[in-house]
Amino acid sequence: MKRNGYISWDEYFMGVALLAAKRSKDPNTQVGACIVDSNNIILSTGYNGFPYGCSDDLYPWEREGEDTKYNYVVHAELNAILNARGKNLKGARLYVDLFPCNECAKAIIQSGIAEVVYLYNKYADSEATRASARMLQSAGVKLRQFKTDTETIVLDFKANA
Ligand SMILES: O=c1ccn([C@H]2C[C@H](O)[C@@H](COP(=O)(O)O)O2)c(=O)[nH]1
Ligand SMILES: [Zn+2]
Repeated sequence: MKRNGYISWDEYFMGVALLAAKRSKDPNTQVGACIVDSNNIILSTGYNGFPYGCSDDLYPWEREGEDTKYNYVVHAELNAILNARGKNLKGARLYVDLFPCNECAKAIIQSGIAEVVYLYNKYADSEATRASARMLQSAGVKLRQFKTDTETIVLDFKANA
């Protein structure tokens, strides 16, 4: 008999997105994304970080001031799309913990992604988020907030030792 307590596809892919976010060096908001095809095969992952060659220790992580992270950070969703290295993303689902901004929405739409599953929308009142939702809706990209009764998934490196 199969065991109980296994995670759903949605929990699995949002879990992968959250795990990817753990790689982010952003001190304020860590974002992770996971792109999946219609057969539930992972096509790509990404997190918010500086471009190749731009050192995490030399570029600014500040939110305010003369030079901020916003000038440099590649967003998690865009990184996931770029990390797919030209794979066909038509009809794919994108799992992301933060609701995508307007720039990511443009890339999501143009890459053919059909559905965005997001965890939270902490900048719901911002212009960027409103523009994003508007574009995604116009382009027919399905938007769904992730829901689960499971609060945590524990990763135990010694589980089978
Ligand atoms: O669509 C998005 C929007 C934002 N991000 C990244 C960009 C930044 O690294 C953080 C946001 O930082 P705050 O300090 O919360 O303003 O999130 C992203 O990856 N995708
Ligand atoms: Zn973005």
